[in-house]
Amino acid sequence: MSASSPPLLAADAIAVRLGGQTIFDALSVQFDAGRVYALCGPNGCGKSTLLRTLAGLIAPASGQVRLEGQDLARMRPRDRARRLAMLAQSHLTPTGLTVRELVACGRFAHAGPGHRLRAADTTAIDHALALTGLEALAGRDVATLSGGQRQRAWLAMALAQEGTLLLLDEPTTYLDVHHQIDVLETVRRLNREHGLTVVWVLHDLNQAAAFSDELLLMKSGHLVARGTPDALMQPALMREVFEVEMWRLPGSTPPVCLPRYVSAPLPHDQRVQAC
Ligand SMILES: Nc1ncnc2c1ncn2[C@@H]1O[C@H](COP(=O)(O)OP(=O)(O)OP(=O)(O)O)[C@@H](O)[C@H]1O
Repeated sequence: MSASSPPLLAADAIAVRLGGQTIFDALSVQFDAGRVYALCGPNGCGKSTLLRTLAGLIAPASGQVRLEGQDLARMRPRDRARRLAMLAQSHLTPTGLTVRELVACGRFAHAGPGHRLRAADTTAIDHALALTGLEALAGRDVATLSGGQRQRAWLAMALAQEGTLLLLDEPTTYLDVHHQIDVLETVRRLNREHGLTVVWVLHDLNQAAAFSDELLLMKSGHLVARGTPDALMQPALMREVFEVEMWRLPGSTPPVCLPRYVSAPLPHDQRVQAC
């Protein structure tokens, strides 16, 4: 991407108020195409609210969100859904819907008249089920799935949408470590192989650092810092944002920060240097 290209997604001086509380005031942030961005920060700092505003689910009181340079608020839902898919943090569990039927809902922006599914829709649904390892569960009622299986079904629905931008709010919640890594690797692969742009909220800093191009650290409705994982995984920043003492594992790639209660067989002077 050239320096003069507009960002794929931008929030321009957005203010968001919820329940009489100001969550953001004049927050601006930009995301370029083809990169993976992790929003990180303490509980309640505004990560989900920012993601929902970027997806057009919350209308800012002032300011604007632009997708490919266009005002998101003025885009038709179908046009928006062809470009952007969002996996929310929590969902109402649908009853009487199979996994395959749920995933098919991701095709609403592509399907033909009367929402009839065409061959391309069936291919996209099959692909999304395969990517999330859900083929064997495709016929199961979503309401009967475990929390982790259900999370993967919602992710499959978002993937079936085949947008160029994926917004994921804590996609690894409820997943065991095997499925966490599966999801992180799958999304990273879609980014590398198909140029998918990703903005995800991740609580695990080490996973965020390992699977993202850039970290955006938030606190109390403000963007405190953004940059490469290597630049931002610093104990001083972790202290400022999370109010927790951490140390950085020397020489690790990707960078790893560990809470101070974890000790390691390192010479004391090396550990001090790492901080
Ligand atoms: N619908 C709402 N009405 C009123 N306040 C809300 C609403 N949704 C969120 N908030 C408030 O906005 C602030 C930011 O919430 P948000 O869910 O964006 O935080 P978060 O960083 O995603 O937190 P977490 O890590 O706990 O998921 C919080 O103070 C929250 O209580």
